[in-house]
Amino acid sequence: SMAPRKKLQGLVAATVTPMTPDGQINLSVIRQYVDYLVSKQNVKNIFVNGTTGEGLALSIQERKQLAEEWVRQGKDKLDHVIIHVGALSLPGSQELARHAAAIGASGIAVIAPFFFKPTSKDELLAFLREVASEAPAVPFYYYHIPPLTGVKIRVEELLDGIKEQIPTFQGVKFSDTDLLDLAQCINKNGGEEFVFLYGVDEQLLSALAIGANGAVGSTYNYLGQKTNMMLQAFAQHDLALARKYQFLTGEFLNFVIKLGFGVAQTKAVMTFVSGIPMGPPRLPLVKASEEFIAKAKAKLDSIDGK
Ligand SMILES: CC(=O)N[C@@H]([C@@H](O)[C@H](O)[C@H](O)CO)[C@@H](O)CC(=O)C(=O)O
Repeated sequence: SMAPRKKLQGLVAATVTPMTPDGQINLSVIRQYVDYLVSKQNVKNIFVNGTTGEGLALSIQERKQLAEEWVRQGKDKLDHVIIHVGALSLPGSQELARHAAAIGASGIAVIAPFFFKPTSKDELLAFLREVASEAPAVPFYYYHIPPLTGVKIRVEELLDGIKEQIPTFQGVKFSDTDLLDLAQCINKNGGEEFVFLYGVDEQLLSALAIGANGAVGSTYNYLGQKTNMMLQAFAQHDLALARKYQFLTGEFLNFVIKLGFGVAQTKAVMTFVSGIPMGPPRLPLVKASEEFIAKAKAKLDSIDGK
């Protein structure tokens, strides 16, 4: 297994799921994808089958195959391979958690179930606990993404006493703009035990300022190098330089968000940046337009080298 030598920190790429033109998962390019992340973006951690990976649009079987291939190809090349195992059904999620443990994943993450939703901290915690306990030796992360799940239970509240319920609890992937909630989490639990990975790429610098340990996001697939420069500048207390990089990546994101930006568009951007064919997204998502691709490419070229 790839039991991590060090705590998760820095950048984590939320990988897209490569697909063939006819919409099957395409395992054959994952090796190349890993090499690209390490050599071109200097990103050595990945988050598999999450939002960007269309995890909730894949079958359980596909999710297992993908997890296996990412772990296999990441061996000796990546530091952390986190597998998202959240699902609408508890048994589905548990099955994925057991599988991730068996293949040697370095961590698992779970979103709140979002069809029947937990309405209180205790309900959410009970669900998470029942998944985490299926992988009792694997670090567990809660994946907080209220804009997509609609589950708005504050993380500050969730974390209160969580270690007693979930001994493997390791941290939070925080994909929300509520920086007060994040700050309170860090204020109460940061420093020593838990890690906080921020998930709104366009405002990562603000999260670093209040103590986030790193970030998980879609843009680290192709803006990893620039974002690493930002992290480095921040670590050296050069705020002006850190801002320069946040503004640069923000310039690109602000531009594409106005055009309509989601997983389909990320797959298209990754295809032209990496040269690896990521294929179309799966329905209900539809592939990015040629017009989007041309505009995004021109914009990215214009910030490149800056
Ligand atoms: C809603 C959404 O997809 N958010 C992304 C961000 O990386 C996002 O793409 C980026 O901030 C651009 O808006 C991540 O938080 C999601 C993520 O890490 C994942 O794929 O699991």
